[in-house]
Amino acid sequence: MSSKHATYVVAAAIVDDLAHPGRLLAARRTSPPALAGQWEFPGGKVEPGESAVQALHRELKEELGVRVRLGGEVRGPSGDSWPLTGSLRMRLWWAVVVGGTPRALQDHDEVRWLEPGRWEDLPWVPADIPIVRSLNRSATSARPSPPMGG
Ligand SMILES: Nc1nc2c([nH]c(=O)n2[C@H]2C[C@H](O)[C@@H](COP(=O)(O)OP(=O)(O)OP(=O)(O)O)O2)c(=O)[nH]1
Repeated sequence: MSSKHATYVVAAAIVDDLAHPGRLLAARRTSPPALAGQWEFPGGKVEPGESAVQALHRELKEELGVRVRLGGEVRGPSGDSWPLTGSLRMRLWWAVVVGGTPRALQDHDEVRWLEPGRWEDLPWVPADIPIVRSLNRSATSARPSPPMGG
């Protein structure tokens, strides 16, 4: 579902493996002051004339210096997007890095790979908390089960 009045942010849940996500990349914001120091999915606002996917590739190149391959879109609770604050909504895609090494080049002061089972342990931007929880649940169910003991 899309809304005429919403401003769209596009972002990526960058993982090590699209089929069996283990590690997730989080980025720490430097601004505005209310969000500085909190962790988020790299991405940003769609600019006029850009498609959502074009905007996402541009933002990931600018912010992290990487090229990615996108996986599926992570659907929100009521359609294709997730509510942020105010009239902002976020569309999010699973992604893997296919070129470059993620570095905090712009808008962030640190990027960190989160180990499996530890994705919810950081202070995420508040609007991202239910999203991370949902991603964690779907990633956990996509991981191979450990062998039965005995
Ligand atoms: N990129 C990103 N933004 C998020 C997340 N969660 C969340 O609430 N936001 C909010 C923070 C900002 O208010 C807004 C994104 O704006 P931004 O400042 O990153 O966008 P931008 O790079 O295009 O910058 P600008 O045009 O506003 O200067 O969405 C998230 O996981 N990733």
